[in-house]
Amino acid sequence: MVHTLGDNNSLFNQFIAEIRDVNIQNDPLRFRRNLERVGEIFAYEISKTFNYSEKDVQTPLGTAKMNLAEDEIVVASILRAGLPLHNGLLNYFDRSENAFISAYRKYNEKGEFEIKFEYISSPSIDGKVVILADPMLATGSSMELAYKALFTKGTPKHVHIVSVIASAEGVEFVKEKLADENITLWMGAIDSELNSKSYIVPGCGDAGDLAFGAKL
Ligand SMILES: O=P(O)(O)OC[C@H]1O[C@H](OP(=O)(O)OP(=O)(O)O)[C@H](O)[C@@H]1O
Ligand SMILES: O=c1cc[nH]c(=O)[nH]1
Ligand SMILES: [Mg+2]
Repeated sequence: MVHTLGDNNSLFNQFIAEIRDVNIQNDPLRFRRNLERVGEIFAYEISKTFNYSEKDVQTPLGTAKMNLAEDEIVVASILRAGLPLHNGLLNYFDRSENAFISAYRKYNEKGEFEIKFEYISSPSIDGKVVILADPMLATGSSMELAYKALFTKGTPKHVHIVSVIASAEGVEFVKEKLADENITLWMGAIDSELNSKSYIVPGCGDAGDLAFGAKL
């Protein structure tokens, strides 16, 4: 299933607009904070899919019966651009475990690239709800690679894939590659185009560079 949160009118789209806006995104602190805020909203929406059970909570004046989430959560993200989004998710899933995966575009002199995987740090994901986040889903190759890397760490109950801006092609790629998997896609916005360098158009540019600066 694919949920596109930006399809509904809400404050969420103000944050996405600022992430895209060339006159606002040049403030890296605001860019990171907007990714974090979007992560917080994704966390809230995804939490509606969890399993809940009734618990007694002692107040100073009595006992409140509260439905509280039971699932064990692992927040996983793809370095580097995934970090501010990861923080936003973690602001709400404050007791979750965490995983980090490095997958990046390695360009050659001709401007062609391949995805390099170098590192994964993850707890066991057996029986847990995994939230796998990366702000950009362009071709979908980084996400597929990260997903497969995570599965060396166990079999999760469910995987929620979160991206702030996706291309229609990237969404189709992930749906096709992970067709038999137990996944839900949570997208902020889905843009129609990928350019010749596999950047999303209109997109927002290079999310990792905007958050953390250009790399060599
Ligand atoms: O869907 P894909 O075609 O795989 O592209 C999306 C990936 O590209 C970007 O990472 P990048 O390689 O720029 O690394 P960075 O986060 O360090 O900037 C982005 O953050 C995704 O991880
Ligand atoms: O549009 C894109 C594609 C890949 N990575 C980005 O940061 N932006
Ligand atoms: Mg980048």
